[in-house]
Amino acid sequence: MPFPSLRRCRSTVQAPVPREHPREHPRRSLSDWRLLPDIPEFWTWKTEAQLRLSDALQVTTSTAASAQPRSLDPKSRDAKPRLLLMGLRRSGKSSIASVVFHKMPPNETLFLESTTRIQKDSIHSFMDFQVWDFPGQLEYLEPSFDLEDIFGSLGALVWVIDAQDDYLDSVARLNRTILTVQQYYPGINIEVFIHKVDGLSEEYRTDTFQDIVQRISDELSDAGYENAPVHYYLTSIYDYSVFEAFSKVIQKLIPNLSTLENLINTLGNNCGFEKTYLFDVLSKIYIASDTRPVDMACYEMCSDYIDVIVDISELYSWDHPSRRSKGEQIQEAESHVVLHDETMIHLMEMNKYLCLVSVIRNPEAKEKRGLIDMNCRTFQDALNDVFSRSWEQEDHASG
Ligand SMILES: Nc1nc2c(ncn2[C@@H]2O[C@H](COP(=O)(O)OP(=O)(O)OP(=O)(O)O)[C@@H](O)[C@H]2O)c(=O)[nH]1
Repeated sequence: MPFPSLRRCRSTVQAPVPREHPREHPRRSLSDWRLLPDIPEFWTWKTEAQLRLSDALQVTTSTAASAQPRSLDPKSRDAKPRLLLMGLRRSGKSSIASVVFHKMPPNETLFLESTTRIQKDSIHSFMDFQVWDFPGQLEYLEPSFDLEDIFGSLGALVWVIDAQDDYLDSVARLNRTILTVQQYYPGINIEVFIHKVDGLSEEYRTDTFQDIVQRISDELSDAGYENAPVHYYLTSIYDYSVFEAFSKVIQKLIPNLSTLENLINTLGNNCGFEKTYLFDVLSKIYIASDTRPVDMACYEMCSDYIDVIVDISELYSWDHPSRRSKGEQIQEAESHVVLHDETMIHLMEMNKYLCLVSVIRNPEAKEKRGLIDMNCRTFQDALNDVFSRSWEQEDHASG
């Protein structure tokens, strides 16, 4: 399924939206608005960003065999980072993959059949990666399975535990898996989704979370594996928690994440953005954001706004055969909406896969749209440089 592009859509929507935001935020004064320097500092810094990217790639290449996930080797075309979705039967693995990567409405997952073979899904986006959905009953630790085949290009192992069910078996199996796999792949990222928490009360949710964390860490340390790199998330397909959790998982696979965060911080500080997310348009996973704390309500609002713009652009944008562009035109989608409390959401498409969505809580932002757009374009150039796949260009040139 192709990624929807927001191309040729430009909209300026001004509508009252009946969503109250829970927090009050300090407003920035006009003097705080600054233009990102076109030259020379920003571009010097951009060059640094490129350098840091290539450094990161070199580091991951040279240490691929040791602590780093081997999948990040950019030279190997087949070694796309692999996310393994594992867990017991009916824990919700296929539902997560379908909702996050195939936009399946959560209710339709009720009709998903049990997986009988490993489902391999290649995701082509800002970064190519694979999602492998394992059948719950598969005994992959048996000698008949080649561990290298399964865990060789591992980006992360996502273990899904059904929190509405008895989870002791699942915890025991996870521990067995960790202890086996970490002998060969010590740097492995283990991400535990304590899933289906929508059916649990707030109190029971916290108790379940603590109990699972305790059991896993106790068993692992009893087996002599201290400080295992295991991360826990409370998830459900019925809200945004699973997208948030996947965002965190994917972000760990991006070697140049700190560069992206620095760029977004600089942009946000210069434009008075309260929060900025760099989203993958199709999955609505955010691959980076500024380093201010994540506010779920803000994240949901930005994520919903992408849906609105994608829907509008799919409905109304098309390639008109006889239309000629007059001179240079900006091809990417841009849009903003001002809400009833003067909060502005600003969206700008960055490239085929990514869009930048920012929240600005300043009534003067409307007057500064030109400046904001210009700064976002400067950021876009820097971003596309960071993501320009120099190793592919080299291959292309030499081939
Ligand atoms: N309440 C609730 N139900 C969920 C959630 N995620 C998945 N389910 C349900 O759990 C059931 C099993 O989901 P699947 O995705 O098929 O589970 P699986 O782990 O892929 O199962 P196997 O293929 O047998 O290994 C389905 O009926 C889903 O609708 C969730 O977040 N909350």
